Amino acid sequence: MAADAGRLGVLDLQGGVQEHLDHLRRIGVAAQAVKRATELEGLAGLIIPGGESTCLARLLDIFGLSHAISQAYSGGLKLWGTCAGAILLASEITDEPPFLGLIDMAVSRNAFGSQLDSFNRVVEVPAVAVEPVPVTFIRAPKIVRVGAGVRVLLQLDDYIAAAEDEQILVTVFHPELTANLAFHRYFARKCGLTPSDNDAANLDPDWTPQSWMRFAHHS
Ligand SMILES: NC(=O)CC[C@H](N)C(=O)O
Repeated sequence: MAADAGRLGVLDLQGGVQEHLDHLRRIGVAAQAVKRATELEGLAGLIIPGGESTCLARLLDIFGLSHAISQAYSGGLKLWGTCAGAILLASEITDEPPFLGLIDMAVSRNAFGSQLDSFNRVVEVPAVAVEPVPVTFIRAPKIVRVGAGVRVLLQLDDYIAAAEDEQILVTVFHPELTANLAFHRYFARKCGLTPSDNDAANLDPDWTPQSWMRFAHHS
């Protein structure tokens, strides 16, 4: 493996890029934004962020990254798809063709309703964290089926919200929009890295649940 194999990437085409980079910095993991295929070289893992999956799919094709990500995956790259990212990784999408199709699961897009039906919850995810974890759903999909090789990490009501196989983690919610670092640590470990465990030292003192809105336009 390359000398910088201890580095993670965050796909930087659209969506919640900076928030993932910020959380990786807080757990002491080297990370970079990825816009080009060449920037995948030497990465241990790549986060495909939330945003809008149709838009992301078009940009992935335009930037020549769809093929590059699939190739890097075949070469061992770990992947974590959050929300729209999870949609792109699914092998089956209700009423639409799949996109990257790298994990055996079916998703149903916008399954909770409109943007206004977005919500927060606090949940137990024993495989990932000892303490309950806050999770933020923004016009999220539901995972409605997983294949035999896929482990369910979080089942809620009538849907699966987080799952993984050997190489891929998927969450339909956004851990990067909460103050909790458990999922970022979990993915870093899945990639063979050793994240810092020190919450107090790594969370910005001025973080609030609204911090992720700092780029929003206020009129
Ligand atoms: N928060 C998100 O990533 C939303 C996903 C979006 N609704 C889609 O279908 O692509």
